Amino acid sequence: MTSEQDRIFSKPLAKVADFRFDDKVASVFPDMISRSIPGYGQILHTLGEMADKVVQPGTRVYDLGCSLGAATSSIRRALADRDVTMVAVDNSEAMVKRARDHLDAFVSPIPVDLVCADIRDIEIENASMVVLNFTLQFLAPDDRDALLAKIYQGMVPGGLLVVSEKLVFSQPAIHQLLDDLHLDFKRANGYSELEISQKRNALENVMRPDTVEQHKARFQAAGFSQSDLWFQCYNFASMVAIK
Ligand SMILES: C[S@@+](CC[C@H](N)C(=O)[O-])C[C@H]1O[C@@H](n2cnc3c(N)ncnc32)[C@H](O)[C@@H]1O
Ligand SMILES: O=C(O)C(=O)C[C@]1(C(=O)O)C=C[C@@H](O)C=C1
Repeated sequence: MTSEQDRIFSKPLAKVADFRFDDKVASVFPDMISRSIPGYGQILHTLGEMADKVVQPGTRVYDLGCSLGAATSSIRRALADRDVTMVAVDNSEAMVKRARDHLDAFVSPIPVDLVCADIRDIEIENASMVVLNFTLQFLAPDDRDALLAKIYQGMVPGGLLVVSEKLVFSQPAIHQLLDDLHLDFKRANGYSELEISQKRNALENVMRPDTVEQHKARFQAAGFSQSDLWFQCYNFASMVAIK
């Protein structure tokens, strides 16, 4: 699928509105996310490799906050013709509309139930893998524990939860260093100072990242017996938790 270049924040805005996953964002999303998240491609690729190892026959795989379905596609490819069903959920109509085309572009016997809904409202059942790839950070902080508890309840023993997130750090000098390195990554990918600062303002009330410690405590409180980081680049990370 082709994607336009992300120039959403390139012109000075009189007032920067809160960031939304609307039609404008959906139309440039592959370009935006790959230029904004260090390791995004590596994480997508590894989701497929993980699925190959953990997905059990006769179960489901959930991709929560699927956007255009990039994680779903990577996992679906890796699973080839395994006896599994996939469920991909996003509450942005603009994303879901486009996700259908992205998913249809790859022929696979694995069915994908693509649902436009809030991940807080859906049922999770018989899951051997659940993915939250840069989604949890957009959920109201008070709703995060309940979502993780619901996911845990809907998973089969040995099931794998993968949570990828932007991170904050409790030690200020570490936070500053890793945040600066991320900003350099964005500059190196062609974003101007104006684009960087306007997007930062737009995300301020919408994206609220946690520390690794908060994530680990949440996994434990939800019931996961084991969890750890498997990837980190600057202030972006991906974690695994096993039921
Ligand atoms: C950064 S994007 C996720 C990227 C995607 N997982 C990928 O790997 O390409 C976050 C997505 O989460 C969705 N989202 C945020 N809150 C949600 C909610 N409460 N229910 C469903 N989807 C949600 C947004 O619409 C957006 O598409
Ligand atoms: O932190 C930033 O500067 C970002 O752009 C991060 C981030 C994310 O983590 O989801 C925010 C919105 C877009 O979905 C792509 C990347």
